[in-house]
Amino acid sequence: MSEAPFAQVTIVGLGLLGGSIGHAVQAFLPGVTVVGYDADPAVREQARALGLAHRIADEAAQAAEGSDLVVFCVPVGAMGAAARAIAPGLSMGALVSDVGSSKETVAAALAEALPGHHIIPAHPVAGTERSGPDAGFATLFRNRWCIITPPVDADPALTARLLAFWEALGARVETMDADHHDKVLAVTSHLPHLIAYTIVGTASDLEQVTQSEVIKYSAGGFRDFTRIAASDPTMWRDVFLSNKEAVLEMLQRFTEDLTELQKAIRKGDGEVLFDHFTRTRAIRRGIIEMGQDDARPDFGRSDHNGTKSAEEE
Ligand SMILES: NC(=O)c1ccc[n+]([C@@H]2O[C@H](COP(=O)([O-])OP(=O)(O)OC[C@H]3O[C@@H](n4cnc5c(N)ncnc54)[C@H](O)[C@@H]3O)[C@@H](O)[C@H]2O)c1
Ligand SMILES: O=C(O)C(=O)C[C@]1(C(=O)O)C=C[C@@H](O)C=C1
Repeated sequence: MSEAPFAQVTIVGLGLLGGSIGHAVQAFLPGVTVVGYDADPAVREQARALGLAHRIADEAAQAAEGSDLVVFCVPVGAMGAAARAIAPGLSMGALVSDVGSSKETVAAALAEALPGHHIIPAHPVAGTERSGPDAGFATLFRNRWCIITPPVDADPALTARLLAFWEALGARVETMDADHHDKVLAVTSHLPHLIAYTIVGTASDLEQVTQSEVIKYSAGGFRDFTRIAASDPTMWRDVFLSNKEAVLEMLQRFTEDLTELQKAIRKGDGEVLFDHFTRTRAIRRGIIEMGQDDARPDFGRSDHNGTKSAEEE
């Protein structure tokens, strides 16, 4: 598709994801108009100062007027309310999408709020532990997967346009059922966040280890956990509540596997431990071979807004 897939895009929620889409559309789809809206007036002010969109609306319904794509980038628990606020300005021909980290409950919330509209949910599997409008950058989606979950009655032409939109922002696109998405992401993203939140909390609660020791000796593995555990509390509260069944299923399996390793340590069974660690090392190597070792491809190497740093030139 050589022409831009949409003429005007509205982004609702101007934090990390919404801000990154705003930067990316301006950098990689230069003919497309970007309109932004956020429920928080302070975020709207910041978004204006950062140039996240060509225009930032102060009223939700005004933000959707004239747009042929509206992307909801709010916490998954706020999708329904955000969609209801936009509804009066939304044209029946516009495509409605989102970037929520869970898909079944978001699809249901959007369908309930916007009956009769074209809705095709999506999830760019790209992010960082940061949030807010100043966390966004244009290259967030480069070489990352974006999973599109079209409902069975979705218009294939609209699905193709959404796919072209994400490809233009640099993403690799895959389509799958919302239900399957939620199971896969429960194990690859949601459970790891739960584990990170747990271990950082456990370490800081230990009586034998002081807070200053936790900070001082966190150069290795623990430091990686603290990065993930710094992720936005609202976003992650909503993810766990919205993807409850799949997360609980994966948590059950994880607990069983952890018990096996616990047994091996207690029994001094080095073979079980060695075999397990050998298998997981191979998975890590596979991720790196696929060019997927860091969710932030250019982090620390450019200004992330589409222009290259001197080092990258
Ligand atoms: N952070 C990540 O790594 C990541 C990655 C992929 C997808 N996501 C998903 O993207 C979405 C946004 O996450 P984020 O990290 O950009 O969060 P964020 O906290 O950086 O931004 C969310 C913004 O939404 C606004 N908002 C909240 N309720 C609203 C409403 N009713 N109407 C309008 N604006 C509203 C907030 O004021 C805030 O500015 C979430 O659904 C999340 O699950 C996040
Ligand atoms: O890199 C990170 O910090 C992330 O947590 C990004 C991450 C992930 O788990 O991979 C987080 C939530 C998303 O919905 C997609 C991406």
